[in-house]
Amino acid sequence: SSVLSDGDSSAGADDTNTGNTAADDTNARNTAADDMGTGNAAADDTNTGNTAAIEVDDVENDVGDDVIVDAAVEKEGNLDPVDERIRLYQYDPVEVGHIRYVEISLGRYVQLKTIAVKPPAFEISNFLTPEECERIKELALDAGLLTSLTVGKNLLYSGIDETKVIYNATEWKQKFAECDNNTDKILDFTEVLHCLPGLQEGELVPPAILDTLYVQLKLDLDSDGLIDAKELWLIHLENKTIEIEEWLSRWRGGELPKVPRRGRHRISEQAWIEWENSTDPTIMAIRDRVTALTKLDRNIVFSSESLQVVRYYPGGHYHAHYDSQRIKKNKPCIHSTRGLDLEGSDRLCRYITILYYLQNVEGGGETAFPLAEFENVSIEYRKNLKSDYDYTDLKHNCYKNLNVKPEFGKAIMWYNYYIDEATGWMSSRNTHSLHGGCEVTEGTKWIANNWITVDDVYERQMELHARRFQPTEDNKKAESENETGVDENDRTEEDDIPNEAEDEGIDKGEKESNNDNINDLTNDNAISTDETHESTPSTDKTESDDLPKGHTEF
Ligand SMILES: O=C(O)CCC(=O)C(=O)O
Ligand SMILES: [Fe+2]
Repeated sequence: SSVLSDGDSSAGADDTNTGNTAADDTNARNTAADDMGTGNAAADDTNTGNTAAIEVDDVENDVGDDVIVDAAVEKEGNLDPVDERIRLYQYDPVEVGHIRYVEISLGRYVQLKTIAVKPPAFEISNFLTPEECERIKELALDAGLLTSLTVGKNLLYSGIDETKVIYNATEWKQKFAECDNNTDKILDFTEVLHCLPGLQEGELVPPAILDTLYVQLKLDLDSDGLIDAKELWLIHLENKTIEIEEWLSRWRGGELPKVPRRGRHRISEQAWIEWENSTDPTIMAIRDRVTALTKLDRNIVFSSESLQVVRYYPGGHYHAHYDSQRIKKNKPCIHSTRGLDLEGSDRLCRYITILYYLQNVEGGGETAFPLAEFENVSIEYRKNLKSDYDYTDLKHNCYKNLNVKPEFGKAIMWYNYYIDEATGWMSSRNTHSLHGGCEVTEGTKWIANNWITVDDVYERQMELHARRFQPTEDNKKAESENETGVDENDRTEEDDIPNEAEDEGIDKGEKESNNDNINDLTNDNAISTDETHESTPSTDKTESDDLPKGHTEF
C-alpha cells in the first residue's frame, strides 16, 4: 500500500527541521494580540520574517489573572496588498508551562497551556462541557463503533480458494447469529466467549489473551481483533478447534504462550461523526470554537475531516504513530479519509490534531509523546534509542516521556507539521509529533480526534474552498450526488481508512527493525500489516447470501 512504500527520498527530511520555524523561541513577539478566528491572512504579515504562527501574546506575565486575554485586537497597517495569501497560524509554544488565554466564543475564554515545545503541544481544560462529551459519545454510538481494521485484509483472504469450499450461508448465519448478541455481524471479545470452540461458558479470558490467541493461531484473518462469520466458519473448516483447545489449556495451566511484546498496533473501536455539514448544535458549536482556537481560516477548519470517536476497553492501546504523512510531490491532501485511495495517490495531511477526552479513565490510557522535547530525533538517534527500549510500544513504555492524563472535557492540540517561514504554509512533518494511546488498565477511555487537514499545495487548498464553499448550483448538485455514491460504495466495499499515516517503524532505516518485531510476533501475517493501521467508519454491512470475494462482509 501507499503507506508501506513511504520510505522514500523524503524520509528523514523531517529531521532537518528540528527546532526551526514554529518551535523557534527566538522569533520576536509583538505586543498586540492577533485577530482571531477570521482567516487572519494579513494579520500575520506584520511579524516580519517570522513564522506565520508566532502568536502575539500580551498576557504571558499575567498568568492567573481572570480577565486578561489575548483577545482580538485589530492591528493597523497589517494588510499587505501584495500578499493576500492566507498564512497558516501556529501558536508559539514559548516554553513548557506557558499559559495564554484565548477567546473561543463570545466572552468565553480558555486557558492554553504549553505542554511541549517540540512538537508545539497545548492542553486546554474544559474545552468541552460534560453535556458536549455525552453528546459526542451518543452520536458515536448512533453511528456505530467498529474496530479499527488493517489494510491488507484482502491479501490475507486471497490465499483461500473459495471455490473449493462449500459455504452453507444459511447454516452459518444461524450459527453465527447465536453468538452475535448485538447483531452487529461481528463477534467482539465478549460474544466470542460463547462461540469460539474450546472456550468455556462464563470463562473470563482477558481480551489481550484472546488477542494473542487470534494472532498465534491465525484466527483473525483480517487482523481487526474480532471474529466475523467467515473467520468463524474457517476456524471450523480448518479444524482449528483442537488447536484452540490445546492453546487454552496451556493458558489455563499457567503455561502462558509467549505474548507478543507489542501486541497489535491498535486495540480500539471507532466511529465517525459528520463535521463539515453537521447540523448538530454540539458539533456546530465545536466547529466555531475550533476555528477561534486554531486561528485558522474558517474554510480550512470546516473542510477538515469528520470527527473520529475512539473507545478503548481495558487492554486497549494505540502504539506510537504519526497522524499524518510526510509531504510528497503530487500527492494531494485527502480531506476525508472516506475516499482514501490506498494505492497511494492521496495523502493524509493533518496539520493539527485536536484530541478531546470524553471521560476520565480509571487506569492508564494516557496520550504519550515518546519523542517530545528530544534534542535529537535523527534516524540514527532513534535507531539507537530503539535498541534500548521500544519507544513506540505504549503498552510497555508509556511513562518514559511526556504523557497526558485523560480528563473529562480536556482537549490537547498539537501541530504535526512545521510552517515554512517564507510561504506561511505547511512545511515538513514534525518528527516530534509521534504519539499514541497508552494501555487502558481500568475503565473505558473515550476520545475524539479532530483533525484539521491542510493541503501542502496552497492552490489546491484554495480550490477546495472554492469547490466546497462557493459552489455553483451545478457543482453543488454534482458534489452531493457524488458524495452519496462514494459513501454507499465505501460502506459495503473496501472501507479501510488509514487512521494514521504510519507507524514509527516505517520511517526510512527502521523498516528492518520493525520487521524484526514482526518476526517476534510468531510470524503471523496478520501482524505484518501492522504497518498500516486502518479504521472503518461505517457500520453498514451488506447482507448477502454469498460472501463477497475478498471481503469480510457477511
Ligand atoms: O488514544 C490516544 O490517546 C491517542 C489516540 C490517537 O493517537 C489517534 O487516535 O490517532
Ligand atoms: Fe494519533
